[in-house]
Amino acid sequence: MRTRGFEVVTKYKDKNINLPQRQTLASAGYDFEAAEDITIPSIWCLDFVRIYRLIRNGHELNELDLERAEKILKPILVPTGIKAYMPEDEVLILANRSSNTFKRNTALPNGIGVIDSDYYNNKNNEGEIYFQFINYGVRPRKIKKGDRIGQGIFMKYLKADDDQPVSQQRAGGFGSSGV
Ligand SMILES: O=c1ccn([C@H]2C[C@H](O)[C@@H](COP(=O)(O)OP(=O)(O)OP(=O)(O)O)O2)c(=O)[nH]1
Ligand SMILES: [Mg+2]
Repeated sequence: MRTRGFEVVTKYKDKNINLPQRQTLASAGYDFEAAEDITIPSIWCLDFVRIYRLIRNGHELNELDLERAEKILKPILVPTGIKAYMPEDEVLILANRSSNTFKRNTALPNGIGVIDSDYYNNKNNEGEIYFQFINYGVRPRKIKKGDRIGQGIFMKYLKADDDQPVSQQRAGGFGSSGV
């Protein structure tokens, strides 16, 4: 019987994607690999330093600089080529690897990622899992396909009394349920 686990999404079939694995007998997290080579640029580009100085010196930013800063600070989505299935009352929590911050200045700006069970094969896509990263260090972070980028932990979640979901069905992720 299949209860919970991982599958490769169609786009990455035959692309040598490894399913997430735990490293040791008592590791809580399944380590995910990057599905592609990808570079996460440092936020500290010249434009950002200039904008940072403007803010520090008490200037109000014009719309163009606000947009530039927002673009620089937008997290990079790293594809995993993986989707996860699990019972409805479970969730897969994505967490950073401590070495990403300790050695490589790369954080998950969303703190943790929440992978809902209804993200798997939802009505708009297959439910590929992405890790969002921000590089607050000064070097570009070069990720190679197959590098272990983060981990996923399966957990049970609880429901409140008189719980009423707003909608029955999920249609995507990353803001699909509204603003
Ligand atoms: O780091 C993440 C976080 C989320 N997701 C996917 C799976 C999750 O089920 C879906 C929605 O995530 P969440 O509920 O955290 O985001 P939201 O902004 O509320 O989007 P939505 O309105 O689609 O629920 O996006 C990822 O692939 N990686
Ligand atoms: Mg949501």
